[in-house]
Amino acid sequence: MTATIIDGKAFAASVREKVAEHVTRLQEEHGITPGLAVVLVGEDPASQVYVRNKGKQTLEAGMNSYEHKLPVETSEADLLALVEKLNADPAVHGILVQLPLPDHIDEEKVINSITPAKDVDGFHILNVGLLGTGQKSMVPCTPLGCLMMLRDQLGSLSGLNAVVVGRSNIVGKPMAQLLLRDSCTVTIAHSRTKDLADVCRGADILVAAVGRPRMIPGDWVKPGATVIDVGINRIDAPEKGEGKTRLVGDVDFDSAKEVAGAITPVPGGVGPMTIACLLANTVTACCRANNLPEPEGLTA
Ligand SMILES: NC(=O)C1=CN([C@@H]2O[C@H](COP(=O)(O)OP(=O)(O)OC[C@H]3O[C@@H](n4cnc5c(N)ncnc54)[C@H](OP(=O)(O)O)[C@@H]3O)[C@@H](O)[C@H]2O)C=CC1
Ligand SMILES: Nc1nc(=O)c2c([nH]1)NC[C@@H]1CN(c3ccc(C(=O)N[C@@H](CCC(=O)O)C(=O)O)cc3)C=[N+]21
Repeated sequence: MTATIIDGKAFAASVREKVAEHVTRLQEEHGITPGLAVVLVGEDPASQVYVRNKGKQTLEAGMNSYEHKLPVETSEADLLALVEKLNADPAVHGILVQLPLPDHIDEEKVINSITPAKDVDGFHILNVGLLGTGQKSMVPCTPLGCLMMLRDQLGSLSGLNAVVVGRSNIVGKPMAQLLLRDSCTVTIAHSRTKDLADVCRGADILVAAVGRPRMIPGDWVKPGATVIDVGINRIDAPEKGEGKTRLVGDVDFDSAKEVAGAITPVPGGVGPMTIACLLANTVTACCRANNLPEPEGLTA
């Protein structure tokens, strides 16, 4: 059997279309334009690409985009001052500080200085706690995008065995919370997990968020399982020419697609959904800030 390839790129385009419709309605009926501020400290080339894509897609959806590119030597105090300014700016409904930050800056301190209602990444401790207790919160974009694809693929997730490989605060843990909320039986695996292959083989839903190129082979995948590959790993691609690189996931796509029921590719899977969900969260934050009904189909 060959798996259904989940087209994250097309799904993301449909989410962005819904976002754009809501934006038009907010403008026409209420004269409000949602605004997203993205802060990038330093010049990591991969981060610059994401920031550029986010800015472009924000504008395409009819929203305002405010980009703040700060030099790598920016002090923590200056970054905190910028966040305070954005917190107070009524034109800014969402704030994203691109991670990782340079070593001399305390990431937790910066994230927790963002007004929770504008924390479109959902990384603030208040949003983490709200999600963990099943209350309304901002939901992290990558897990939200994964959940949307899983629900679209499977309908109800209730009772399914879900294995999340990776326990980071930005992907693994919030992904597990969302799956638990949808009544999956959730296992969180990590670098100390014993018999990872066997753990993965029990998964009806397998989410890989590790950051190791193609570490999960097809024979770790339960036949018919739905596989969500969050990993974005750049590897050498001499076949494309000298010095060329390409992106691969944490799952060995070629072998896994022969076993899985459905699988996301890299690129073109989770990545585009992450950006689409960032735009969706910005619209949600804007509606909440203005006491307007939340957009349907764009929240978890
Ligand atoms: N598509 C998208 O939109 C996004 C993609 N990503 C990508 O997802 C991947 C994960 O990102 P992130 O969560 O930030 O990564 P982190 O490095 O923060 O976390 C990686 C996790 O993988 C676990 N791990 C490492 N090695 C192994 C192993 N051999 N076996 C089992 N588990 C292991 C670690 O375990 P331990 O805790 O024990 O160390 C850790 O929990 C990266 O490739 C990243 O680029 C990230 C964000 C968004
Ligand atoms: N505060 C914060 N929030 C984040 O959400 C965040 C972050 N920091 N730091 C970095 C990671 C990574 N991330 C990605 C988003 C989109 C793609 C994406 O669109 N990928 C394309 C490919 C892009 C390419 O070709 O380079 C794809 O998979 O098809 C990838 C990775 C968000 N992150």
